Amino acid sequence: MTDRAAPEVLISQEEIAERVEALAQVIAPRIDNDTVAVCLLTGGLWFAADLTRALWRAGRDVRFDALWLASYHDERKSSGRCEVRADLQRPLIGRRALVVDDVLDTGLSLGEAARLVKDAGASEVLTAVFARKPWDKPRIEPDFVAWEAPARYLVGYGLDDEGKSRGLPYIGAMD
Ligand SMILES: O=P(O)(O)OC[C@H]1O[C@H](OP(=O)(O)OP(=O)(O)O)[C@H](O)[C@@H]1O
Ligand code: HPA
Repeated sequence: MTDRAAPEVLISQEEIAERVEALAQVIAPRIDNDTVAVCLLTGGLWFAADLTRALWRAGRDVRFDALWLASYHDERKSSGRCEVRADLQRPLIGRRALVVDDVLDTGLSLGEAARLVKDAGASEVLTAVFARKPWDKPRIEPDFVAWEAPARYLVGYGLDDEGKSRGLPYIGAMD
């Protein structure tokens, strides 16, 4: 097994936990217990798991669903296309949805997810990402952002390098 160089730590696990807790306090008044948290698979799992538990501590027991989208396919640049690998499971008609993802980069994935969720009948679509990369003209402005990330290739806390490193408890840069 070849060990790769450790990524440069950009945000520690302690700071991630603090930011998730703080974000849940901001989101809680904007949602109710009928809100469906829609986790974007695969990378959004780690943030969605932490955020839904922080929302519970903030007094919100949300429903949970997932939407599996893929656009990077082991590359470090977006393919420019977003493939739907698995659709929503739960009825969204008339319910508020909170789409949850690890990172907003070009905004293609979050924009596509918001459109799919709206088309599924959600009464309101809110979006939350842990990290937002800087773009002059993002395709979508998320409603909630935990951390403003630099324009670097990120790994950890759901973010992967060819499937690896999603389980790092911190976020680091690989470039
Ligand atoms: O704003 P964008 O440019 O669309 O990039 C963000 C998306 O890219 C990653 O997904 P990816 O397609 O790599 O699939 P993954 O969730 O399995 O990592 C990440 O999880 C976001 O969903
Ligand atoms: O910086 C990133 N790292 C991992 N996956 C990603 N998907 C979009 N941007 C990134």
